[in-house]
Amino acid sequence: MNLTQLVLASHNAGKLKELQAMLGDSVQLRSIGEFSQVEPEETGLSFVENAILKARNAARISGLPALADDSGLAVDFLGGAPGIYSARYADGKGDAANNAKLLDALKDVPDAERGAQFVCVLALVRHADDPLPILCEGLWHGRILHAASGEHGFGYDPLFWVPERNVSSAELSPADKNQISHRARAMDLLRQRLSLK
Ligand SMILES: O=c1nc[nH]c2c1ncn2[C@H]1C[C@H](O)[C@@H](COP(=O)(O)OP(=O)(O)OP(=O)(O)O)O1
Ligand SMILES: [Mg+2]
Repeated sequence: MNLTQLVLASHNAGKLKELQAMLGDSVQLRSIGEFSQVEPEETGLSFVENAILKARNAARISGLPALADDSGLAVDFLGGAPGIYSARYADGKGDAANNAKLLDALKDVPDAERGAQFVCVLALVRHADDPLPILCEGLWHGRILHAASGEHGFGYDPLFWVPERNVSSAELSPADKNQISHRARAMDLLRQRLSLK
């Protein structure tokens, strides 16, 4: 597989930055935004289904092999919600509204019941109709804070407490987050599968 150039099937600039930093110079990630501004509807019922759907769509539009990242936050107290609906939790009103809704849903919930996991599924297809997508999953365990803290990262990072570092994930430097995050774990597996580095 010629992987010097891949299209990233994502309109999320935070993901592009993190994934490109993890891959280094050996693989150039091009954003699907160069080819189309239309975002596919994420109709799957799982991270895997949505990742495959986004990867196929990007490969079809770009003619390049495509990598997709479907990710989100699964909160124990909420039975795994918002899960695959994390980006749409506050009806498309964006990260700040999503975070406010999550804080509200966990109002008065004690620390011991605020466990959560970030989930990342990476899907790589060689072409739009690839019958054998490569799938890699990463989880990151933490807990939901009572208030936002930190300026780095994106999405739910300011609300995600990282027990192994005693900070929120938005307080981690980008380099540190990229060593230990759900996305880093999935990317480690993908690198192994592709025999990169
Ligand atoms: O490291 C992370 N740090 C904080 N928040 C995160 C992270 N990783 C995923 N998330 C949140 C953001 C969004 O609310 C949802 C992903 O939704 P997801 O559909 O996969 O991505 P998206 O719509 O932002 O971009 P796209 O689908 O074009 O790749 O989970
Ligand atoms: Mg999305």
